[in-house]
Amino acid sequence: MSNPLAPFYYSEETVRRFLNWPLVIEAVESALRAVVAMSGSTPNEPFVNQPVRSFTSSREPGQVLLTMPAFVGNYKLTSAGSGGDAANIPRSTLACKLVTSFSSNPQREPPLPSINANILLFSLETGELTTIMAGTDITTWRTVAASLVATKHLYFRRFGPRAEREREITVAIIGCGVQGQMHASAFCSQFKVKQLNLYNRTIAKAQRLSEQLQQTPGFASQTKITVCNSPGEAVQGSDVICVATYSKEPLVYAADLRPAGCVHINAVGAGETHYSEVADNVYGLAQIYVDSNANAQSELIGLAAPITAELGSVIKHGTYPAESAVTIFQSMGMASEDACVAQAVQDAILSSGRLPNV
Ligand SMILES: NC(=O)C1=CN([C@@H]2O[C@H](COP(=O)(O)OP(=O)(O)OC[C@H]3O[C@@H](n4cnc5c(N)ncnc54)[C@H](OP(=O)(O)O)[C@@H]3O)[C@@H](O)[C@H]2O)C=CC1
Ligand SMILES: O=C([O-])C1=[NH+]CCC1
Repeated sequence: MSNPLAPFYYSEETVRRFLNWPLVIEAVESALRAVVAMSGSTPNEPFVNQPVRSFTSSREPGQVLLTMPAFVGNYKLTSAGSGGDAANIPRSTLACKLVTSFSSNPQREPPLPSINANILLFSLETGELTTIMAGTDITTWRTVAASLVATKHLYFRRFGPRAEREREITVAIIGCGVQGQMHASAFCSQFKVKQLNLYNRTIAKAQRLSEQLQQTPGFASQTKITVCNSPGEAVQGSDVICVATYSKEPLVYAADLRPAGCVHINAVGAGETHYSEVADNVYGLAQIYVDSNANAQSELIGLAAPITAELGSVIKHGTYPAESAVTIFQSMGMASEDACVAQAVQDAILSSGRLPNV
């Protein structure tokens, strides 16, 4: 029978209380693995039906609405207590994220985030809309989680199974907006970052981030932070580079990368195209990994070099790059990531006994 109170609504404030790295990373890794198998490949294996998302332009350039539907079947969430089910029972989720990207929002008074999202969850029995979940923070967390997972499998695992816990790295953050800020704090909390290079077009924002990080309780005291005057300065000597801006011009050039290679780049931002932040000469020498081949076919038209593989296939098969490789994780963002994280958050909320609509 239909629930007369549906759809339930979970606000950004409620969602925020239940977001944590083990929950989000597990859900994102589930989505990345599941997307490798499309519908019907192997019975009982996780799989994803994820039609290409739509982009609807609004009045001005830089204003766009994306509709992102996904069905994720037979996947497991195991983080007992933090979301997911401890019994490890396969589950399925039908969801659609509606997200706007209005790049001039931070210049408004008062400033607003560029990205604003809501995630809709549907009943698998009746197709009814059961839940509307604020999805702005989920979008930030799941995108950062995808970069963390990519860095673990495409960079650290070149050096052995425990390298992500043992190896010290220098990280460059290019763009200190919402994405850049969370990339900076998450990389420092999840990996051993000895040097953090911050660059932002408006330098005051990079300086503010540096101060905030140093004042954060528990911030890794072994991390030295440098605010850089150019993207090239931030990139030089870095092992891992995260670039998340709206720039239509390249910010990361081959001449600035370490000559010996052994570099990993998380290319997160989306200006006019998803690959505008990294120069063609970097794509030309790199191995390029994507979250979804199907999305890449429609969104990475004109990319300067061929795609090596989906990240999920590297996770599944352990086909790690060579130590000296330059790798790029071209992160577009997937509806299936949003679906799995929203499901895990809803599970965590419900198992906490918290009532919806409050
Ligand atoms: N791959 C994915 O899954 C996702 C990707 N994104 C993308 O990530 C990017 C960042 O998003 P978010 O952090 O939320 O946005 P914010 O608006 O919070 O930050 C934007 C950043 O880009 C910088 N920037 C804008 N234009 C330029 C330019 N021409 N040259 C250099 N820097 C520039 C801004 O610098 P300044 O402070 O000087 O203005 C700011 O640091 C966007 O492209 C967004 O679409 C977002 C969500 C998911
Ligand atoms: O996946 C996503 O949510 C987005 N990718 C680019 C803008 C928003």
